Amino acid sequence: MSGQNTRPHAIIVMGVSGSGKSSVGEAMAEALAVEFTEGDSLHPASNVEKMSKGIPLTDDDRMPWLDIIGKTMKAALDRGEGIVLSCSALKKSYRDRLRAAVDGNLFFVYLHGSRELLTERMGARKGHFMPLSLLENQLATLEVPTGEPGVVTVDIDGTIDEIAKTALRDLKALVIS
Ligand SMILES: Nc1ncnc2c1ncn2[C@@H]1O[C@H](COP(=O)(O)OP(=O)(O)OP(=O)(O)O)[C@@H](O)[C@H]1O
Ligand SMILES: O=C(O)[C@H](O)[C@@H](O)[C@H](O)[C@H](O)CO
Repeated sequence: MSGQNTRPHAIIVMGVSGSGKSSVGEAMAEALAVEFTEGDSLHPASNVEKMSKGIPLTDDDRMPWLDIIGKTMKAALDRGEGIVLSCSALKKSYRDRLRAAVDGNLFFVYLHGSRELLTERMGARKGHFMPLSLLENQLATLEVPTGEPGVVTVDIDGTIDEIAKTALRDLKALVIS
């Protein structure tokens, strides 16, 4: 995954709100010395407004956002650069749309955690638009990606550095094997 002997890849750190996508994604990008893009920053303003009010997004709300994420990944790969992004990517149809945007050159790190730990982490977080009340909807919407090609699953019960290291180790094993 270093980009030295392999072609550059796009990596999406995915999971429900509060699972650590931004924290782990940043640590992974730093370790790989590639760009990190915060998927939340690519939402249309209307989506952020909805979530801030505690209204879950629909498929129609998410499609334009997924397409922006797809274009961002493709632009990096076209420049010959790897990229790490955070994106909830809750449904298989969303992941397939993202895969199609980069001709399949995409890996997912799925951050898995208990409802209790997610609640604790979201509850402790300050100054974020996403209310804790949307966690139940996020969990109900999630279609677990474990077993899909190019997916590694990492438990979030560890430090950010440990999770990032485990994710990178498991991704390397996928690329080599
Ligand atoms: N492994 C960890 N150990 C301790 N705290 C963590 C860990 N991972 C994330 N956190 C903290 O939990 C909160 C949620 O993490 P983060 O914002 O990275 O999640 P996220 O999945 O990007 O959330 P969202 O999708 O809602 O933006 C933050 O306050 C973060 O500092
Ligand atoms: O698909 C969704 O419902 C959204 O992407 C959310 O997951 C948020 O962007 C993110 O979790 C912010 O906290």
